[in-house]
Amino acid sequence: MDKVKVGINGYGTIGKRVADAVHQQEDMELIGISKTKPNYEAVMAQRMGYNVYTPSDKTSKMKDGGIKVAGTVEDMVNEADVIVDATPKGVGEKNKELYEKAGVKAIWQGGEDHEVAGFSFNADSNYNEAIGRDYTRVVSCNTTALCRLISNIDREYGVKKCRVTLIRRAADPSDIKKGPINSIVADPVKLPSHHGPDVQSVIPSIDISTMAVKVPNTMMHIHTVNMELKNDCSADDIKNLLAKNPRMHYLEPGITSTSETMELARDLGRPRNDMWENCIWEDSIDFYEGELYLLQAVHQEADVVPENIDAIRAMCELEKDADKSKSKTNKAMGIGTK
Ligand SMILES: NC(=O)C1=CN([C@@H]2O[C@H](COP(=O)(O)OP(=O)(O)OC[C@H]3O[C@@H](n4cnc5c(N)ncnc54)[C@H](O)[C@@H]3O)[C@@H](O)[C@H]2O)C=CC1
Ligand SMILES: O=C(OP(=O)(O)O)[C@H](O)COP(=O)(O)O
Repeated sequence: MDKVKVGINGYGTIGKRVADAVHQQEDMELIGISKTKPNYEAVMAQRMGYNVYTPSDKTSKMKDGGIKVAGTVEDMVNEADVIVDATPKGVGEKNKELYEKAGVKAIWQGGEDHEVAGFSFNADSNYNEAIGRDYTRVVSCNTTALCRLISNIDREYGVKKCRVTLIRRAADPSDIKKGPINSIVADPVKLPSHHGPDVQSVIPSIDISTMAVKVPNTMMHIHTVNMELKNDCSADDIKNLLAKNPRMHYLEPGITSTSETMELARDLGRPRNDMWENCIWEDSIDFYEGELYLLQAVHQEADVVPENIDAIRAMCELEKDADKSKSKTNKAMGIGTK
């Protein structure tokens, strides 16, 4: 079978990671990435050997900045079978017309509304529903981690109700524009945060409420999760269940923080210190008055990356079996190898 041609529109935090992951897959060909500025990321893409495309009005600026331009974003879109749009929140929506005109499949990220694609995706939750689709949205990093966790537990024991509090990192490590720098911000103030409805956009049957605050930190989000289950089980049953999924990682002994988790990623020699898995404190898994409790950390820059790869495989009908797609993605990226 011919490799599926993938273009990445928007080469920032998410785009550069998805580009590398696509490049690692045997059944996909990275035809190029788009950059709007001739900055260090454009230089690095070029050094990686990736074709660099740019919006037509930026061509001279890119060339003046020493970047060899492969063509315009329109050229990339016309050449691709599927575009992964990883432009900033709100920009992706504006690109839809371009993709429609070119008749190319497209994947948006969690910053866009569900309606942009009309279908929201998580590989553990609804892979089969993505098969053959033209448009898909990979839900946000927090929602991805919640969908993984909830789907796995729901399939085995039935989830009656979830209550989740999210402590959200305010900005990414490379982000010099966002705050807060000396505050904890209720974001949003009102119930629910977007994460609960976003989980329901992937798993409509789940009863879930979420509240979230942003903290002055760039290293990972933390979720305090509380669930009522339909069927009886023990903390050990949940521990054994989650241990079977390579996209769940029990944190090593002595780790009590996100900073130590990022240090672990460095010790593991992960590319860009990426932790693609839900990072769960095994000892936090417990029952109180019949309800399940646990704590997990989410590496915001990383966990959606394998989901984008599985979404490509489903949409392009490269693999009809969800487990086989996830295994291929995990193996190529080194997920679950510790
Ligand atoms: N950073 C994170 O923690 C996560 C982000 N997301 C979502 O992923 C999407 C992308 O976010 P990030 O990667 O963080 O953004 P980013 O700001 O790091 O990267 C976006 C890139 O797109 C470029 N760009 C801007 N306008 C463009 C245009 N018209 N055409 C082509 N490229 C353009 C920017 O120059 C930048 O390189 C958003 O929807 C966000 O909500 C999802 C999960 C986690
Ligand atoms: O998708 C994310 O978080 P979210 O699930 O809280 O929306 C990413 O961390 C990006 O969030 P940002 O829009 O605060 O940079």
